Amino acid sequence: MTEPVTLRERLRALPTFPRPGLPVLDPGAAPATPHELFTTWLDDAIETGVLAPHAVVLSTADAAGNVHARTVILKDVTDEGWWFASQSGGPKGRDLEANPHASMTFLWPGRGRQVRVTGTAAPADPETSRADFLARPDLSRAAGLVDRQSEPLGSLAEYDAAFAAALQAVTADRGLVAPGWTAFVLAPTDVEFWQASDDGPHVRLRYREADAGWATGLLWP
Ligand SMILES: Cc1cc2nc3c(=O)[nH]c(=O)nc-3n(C[C@H](O)[C@H](O)[C@H](O)COP(=O)(O)O)c2cc1C
Repeated sequence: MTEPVTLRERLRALPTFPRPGLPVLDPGAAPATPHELFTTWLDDAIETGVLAPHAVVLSTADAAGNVHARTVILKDVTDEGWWFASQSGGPKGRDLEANPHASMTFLWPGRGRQVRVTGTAAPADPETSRADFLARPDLSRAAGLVDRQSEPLGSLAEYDAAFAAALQAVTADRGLVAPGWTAFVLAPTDVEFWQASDDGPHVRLRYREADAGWATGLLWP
C-alpha cells in the first residue's frame, strides 16, 4: 500500500474517533435538563481518561460582530450555568461587556462527543470572583496578578520580572486578589449534545429553554 503523501491525503487518512466502542446517546432516556446530561458526559470523560475534559473553547463576539474564540477551563456547572474565570480587562472580558452572547464548545474525541452550550455570559458578584482567585495555587494567582493578558509583550524577560514581582506579592499577602479577576457564568438558552456512533449516523440532541423547563428535540446530523 502506498503511504499518503500530500497534506490533503494525510488529513484524509486520520481517524477522528476510536471506533468501535463509542457510547450511545439514547434520546428517549435523556434527563430533564442539559445540566444533568452534561454532568453525566463530563464524568464519563473524566473516568475514561479524556485529556483535559474541562478545557473548552469559549467563543465571544465584539459589538461589531467580530468573533473571537479561545480555550478556557470549566470551573463549575450549577443551575445558573457553566462557569469559567479570566481577567475582565482582556479581549474576552471586553467582548462580553459589549455583547454578552457567547458559546462554549466541548470536544471529547475519545468518546466521540461534542457539546455546545449557547447563551449569555455575565460576571459573577465580586465575592465569588474573589473566592475563585484565592482558591488558585500560588503560581496561578501570580499569573492572574500580572494581568495585561493579550497585550503585546516586549520580551520574555519582561514577563519573568513581572511574574517574579507578582509571585512575591501573592505569597507575602495571601488575601491579595487581582483587581480584574472575574468569574463568569454562561447561562444557556440552548445546549446541543452530539454523539458519533460506531456504525450509524451521528445523534444530535438539542435542549432549548422553554416556558417550563427545557424542550428537547433531535437535529439532522
Ligand atoms: C488548556 C487551556 C486552558 C486555559 N484556561 C484559561 C482560563 O481558564 N482562563 C483564561 O483566561 N485563559 C485560559 N487560557 C488562555 C486562553 O486560551 C487565552 O490565551 C487567554 O485567556 C487570552 O484570551 P483573550 O485574548 O481572548 O481574552 C487557557 C489556554 C489553554 C490552552
